[in-house]
Amino acid sequence: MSSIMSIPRQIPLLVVDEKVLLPGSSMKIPVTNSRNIAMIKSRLLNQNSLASTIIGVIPKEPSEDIPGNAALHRNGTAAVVVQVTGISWPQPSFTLLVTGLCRFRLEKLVMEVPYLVGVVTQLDKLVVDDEDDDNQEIIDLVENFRIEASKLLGMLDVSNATVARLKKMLSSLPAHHLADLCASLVNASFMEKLQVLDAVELSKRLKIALPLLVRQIEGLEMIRKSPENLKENKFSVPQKTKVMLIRPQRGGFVRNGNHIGMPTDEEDELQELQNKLKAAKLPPHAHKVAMKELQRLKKLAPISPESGIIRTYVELMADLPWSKSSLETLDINKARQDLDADHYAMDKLKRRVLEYLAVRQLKNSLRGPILCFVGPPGVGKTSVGRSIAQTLGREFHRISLGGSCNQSDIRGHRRTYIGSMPGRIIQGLKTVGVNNPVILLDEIDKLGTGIHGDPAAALLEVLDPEQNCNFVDHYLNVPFDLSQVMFIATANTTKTIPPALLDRMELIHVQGYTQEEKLHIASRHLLPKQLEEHGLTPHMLQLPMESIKTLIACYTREAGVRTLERKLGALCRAVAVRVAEMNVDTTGEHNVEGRVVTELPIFIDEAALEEILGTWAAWRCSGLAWTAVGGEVLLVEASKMEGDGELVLTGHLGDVMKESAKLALNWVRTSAREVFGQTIMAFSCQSKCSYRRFSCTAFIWTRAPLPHRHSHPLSSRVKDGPSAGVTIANSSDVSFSDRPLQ
Ligand SMILES: Nc1ncnc2c1ncn2[C@@H]1O[C@H](COP(=O)(O)OP(=O)(O)OP(=O)(O)O)[C@@H](O)[C@H]1O
Repeated sequence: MSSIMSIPRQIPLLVVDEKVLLPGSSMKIPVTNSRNIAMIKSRLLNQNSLASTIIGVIPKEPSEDIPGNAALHRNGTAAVVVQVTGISWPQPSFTLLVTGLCRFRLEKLVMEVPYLVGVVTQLDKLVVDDEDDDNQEIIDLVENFRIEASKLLGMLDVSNATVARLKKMLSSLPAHHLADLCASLVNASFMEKLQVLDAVELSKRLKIALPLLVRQIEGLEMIRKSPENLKENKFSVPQKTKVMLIRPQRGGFVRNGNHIGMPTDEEDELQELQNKLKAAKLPPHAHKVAMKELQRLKKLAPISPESGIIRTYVELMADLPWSKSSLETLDINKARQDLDADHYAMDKLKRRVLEYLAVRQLKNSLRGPILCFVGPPGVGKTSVGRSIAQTLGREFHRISLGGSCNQSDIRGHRRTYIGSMPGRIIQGLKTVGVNNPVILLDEIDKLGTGIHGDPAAALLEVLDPEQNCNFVDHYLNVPFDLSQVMFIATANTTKTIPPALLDRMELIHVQGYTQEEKLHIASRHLLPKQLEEHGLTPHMLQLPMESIKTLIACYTREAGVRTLERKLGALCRAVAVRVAEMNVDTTGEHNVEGRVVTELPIFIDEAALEEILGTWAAWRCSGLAWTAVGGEVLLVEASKMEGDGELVLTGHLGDVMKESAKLALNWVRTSAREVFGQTIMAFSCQSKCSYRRFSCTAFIWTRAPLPHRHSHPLSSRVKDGPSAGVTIANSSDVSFSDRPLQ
């Protein structure tokens, strides 16, 4: 019966290095390459379930110097993905278990980014017909092949699921699959397997695979006959005919009741895993579970899907810092000095942190409140958290909760899920490798809720000192003691934090900085930091106080200092280019020929500021806008443009704002002739809000070239308020009269 089943014409491609998947065989493929990961995420993983997609597994050509697409081998194997295991955070890394279906030839690539998709021609049938009985040569070849295959299978360990299955099916297996399956079982080089893959014709494939089979049998026989030689390492085989046991009986061959021969890689790994578990000093309840899983793993065939899941679990258990802590050095005087050295101002916050640490020093217990720093962006909340960890000599780990709307982000997935992984707390502990780090829960106010549970509810348990000594991550499924972890949270506003969570934390408000404070922060902290990051020294760049003042007043509008730091970075980059052109040595005083460089240091005066950062618009008018973090300066800017006499307001404007815009237009129109001597016929407005740069506009158009304004405070939020009208009117006035506003 001939098969009408076929694979799709276009399939996503998984590019593999040094591996060849043959039809009918299964293989575990570790994936770390970004294109392959993109393919897995978009084609295979969908809402925690495995989408049934046929993928093409295509090996890379061995010659690495061939660039681009030419590096792909011309033939590959279409495969179904049986299982995906792995983690997607902090670094995405997956392992696919795939089963080969049939050969294909890659005709062309139709997509390369974010992952490869190719047009392919199927070379094998998916359901193979009965063997071609007419051709005597093939009949003989197949006969011979079956005899050798049965000899080989007789020598292998039947507890291996693939071997046992193959043994059972050997007589009924179609010849097409027989050659591929046996070739995938024996130890062959990458090039040899590529040859099998390229052998589309059955007779050719059998002729290539048979010698590999025979070689494997001979190798195994040699090991059997001379175990002593092997034991004493006298047995050596040339590289080309090197034999590796394909999982003979576990622990080597049994002779006279003694285990002899080489342990397989698999056994080495399991032994290593067991030693690792021992060294991790798990508490008794966790040790019991881990050992039980390890025993199950030992019984499973390495290629079975369950084996991958259990192995990842046991490895995580062995990697977690159950009893490993960093040595805490708590000296309140040193803590004060460190906090002062790292951060200017923030007196209230520093005082409270020191009080907290002092209690820790006296009581040696972490059962205090969880500190939550609340304030506008860029005021140093996160960096204070890092300083606390540094001063305590603890590891620091930051978990960004912004946008997290799934309970499993905190608590992990149950292991029954495909692609399940532990929650971010457990992953964080694995990353830092100690059980007493400082964990910063960043942007706790941006937690969301979705259909997969409330992450805030999961955090309640984490942050409760009474409960977190028995924190159960769904993936781990055994309690982990979080009581030594020091949790600190940060938020921009308390309004969106659920009351129960708010109740667990002590809020410390961090206000925005004054101009004077920003001046000190810029000169003492931010500039030295940026100079160092850009490989510059004060001998190369000098930024006078006056320039810093201008930078703060004219180029930044924010409560914190993040934009200020960015602007300083921009200045450093511009100077770095000039310095690099001068070929100076590291001191910045001489160039590479030893000549004194007189052009340095480069002084950044106001003119240089303007040259590097651009002109700051003197015709911008400021209004005030309300935001969740206490308010924002609303910049309205005007420019002249053509119009058609119609008033158009766009964006999410409230009624009062619309009315203000209309009034502003009317005012400009009525006063135009008397103030500017001409009739105003076009008008539009634009504003920029430094807190969040969203494009939301209010346009007002009329007929002639006239001031044009544009306003965009927070998009998707209704913007309202009468003061905007004054700002709009002022701004158009400024633009039209070309007089800067004071
Ligand atoms: N008082 C200060 N002294 C020295 N540097 C500061 C001070 N405040 C902020 N900074 C610096 O400003 C930068 C931004 O700070 P950080 O990332 O900690 O802000 P944040 O308050 O956590 O912001 P967000 O709410 O957006 O996360 C950091 O480089 C930090 O070192």
